Amino acid sequence: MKDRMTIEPIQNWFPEIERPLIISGPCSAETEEQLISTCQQLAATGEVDVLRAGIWKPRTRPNNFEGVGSIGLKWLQKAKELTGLRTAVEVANIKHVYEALKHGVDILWIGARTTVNPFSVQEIADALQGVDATVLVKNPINADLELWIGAIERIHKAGVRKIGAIHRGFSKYGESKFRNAPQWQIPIELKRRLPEIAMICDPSHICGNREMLAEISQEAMDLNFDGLMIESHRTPDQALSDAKQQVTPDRLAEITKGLVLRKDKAESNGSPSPIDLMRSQIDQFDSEILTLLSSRMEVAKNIGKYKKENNVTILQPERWNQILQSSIEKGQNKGLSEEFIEKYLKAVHQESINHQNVVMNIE
Ligand SMILES: O=C(O)C(=O)C[C@]1(C(=O)O)C=C[C@@H](O)C=C1
Repeated sequence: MKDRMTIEPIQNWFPEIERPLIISGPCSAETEEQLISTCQQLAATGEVDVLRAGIWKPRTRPNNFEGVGSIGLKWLQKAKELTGLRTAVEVANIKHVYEALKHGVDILWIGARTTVNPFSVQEIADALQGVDATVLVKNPINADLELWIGAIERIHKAGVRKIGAIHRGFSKYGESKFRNAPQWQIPIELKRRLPEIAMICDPSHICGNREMLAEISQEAMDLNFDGLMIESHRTPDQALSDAKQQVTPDRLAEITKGLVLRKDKAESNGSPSPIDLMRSQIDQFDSEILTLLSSRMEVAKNIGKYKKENNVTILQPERWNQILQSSIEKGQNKGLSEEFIEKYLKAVHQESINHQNVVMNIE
């Protein structure tokens, strides 16, 4: 019940725009000339619905280019007049909100580093009280769905109804092919909890490079995202921020034109369609798996009783490791990924420990 919000579906925001909503523009506004020419090139492709530009840039470390500030809003406003396209900027505090609204910005977005901080989100929400704004909330940098939903709730409580979420991936430690790991299960769960919310994917920040943008954009479309935010620059290699992940307007258009858009539901002509039959097979398998899991837990409880009588610890690292290793091997031979088997077995093992804990210490 906590999650119930009245959110305006994206189709009503800008009725003339077809799915997917494409937001593009430079990571940062650098000069008037750079911003306007990039925006004009984007408009000329006919592929872009909304122009974006970073005005205030929160960087990981100081002494990097931190954005041109409010002057950039004037340039963006000019780009809007010249192209007839809508505009979007990131806001991180009350001043940003007022300045952006003053300059006719159509969409405000809250960045990942701001979403993590409820004080900052609340400040933005307070500034938006009573304003008919359109706000997109990026996921927090850490993989915390509740924090993401909390930020959306704060904006909603201020009366904003045109709210969307931007998935830009999650920080991770160590080597990975992504700049920010997509962890798709998190936006999928967000959509399950807030079915009306517009979902925009930001492949630029997920990939951190140009090469994977098309693949991640397609993946987002196949997961039924409503739009994409992709950074572009007239000369990406010379960009003052995030050069590696920006593409030229022409490349942006190639990516968007190459997207395969699919229907959100399989059509049914009344009688059970092939997909209905396959879904009942899935239901049957899921029910058998649950029955097997429940039988496995009964055995674990009996082991728990035995351990209690013989004063043996619940955790048996050697046995556990043996189960894990042999199941990974067996599972891989059956076409299941190591990542999945590990996650699945760890959950089963924990459930088994919980049952044994009840048998040994509570019952
Ligand atoms: O083999 C045991 O001792 C069990 O209790 C079973 C089980 C399991 O569920 O697989 C549970 C806990 C142990 O750490 C190892 C394995």
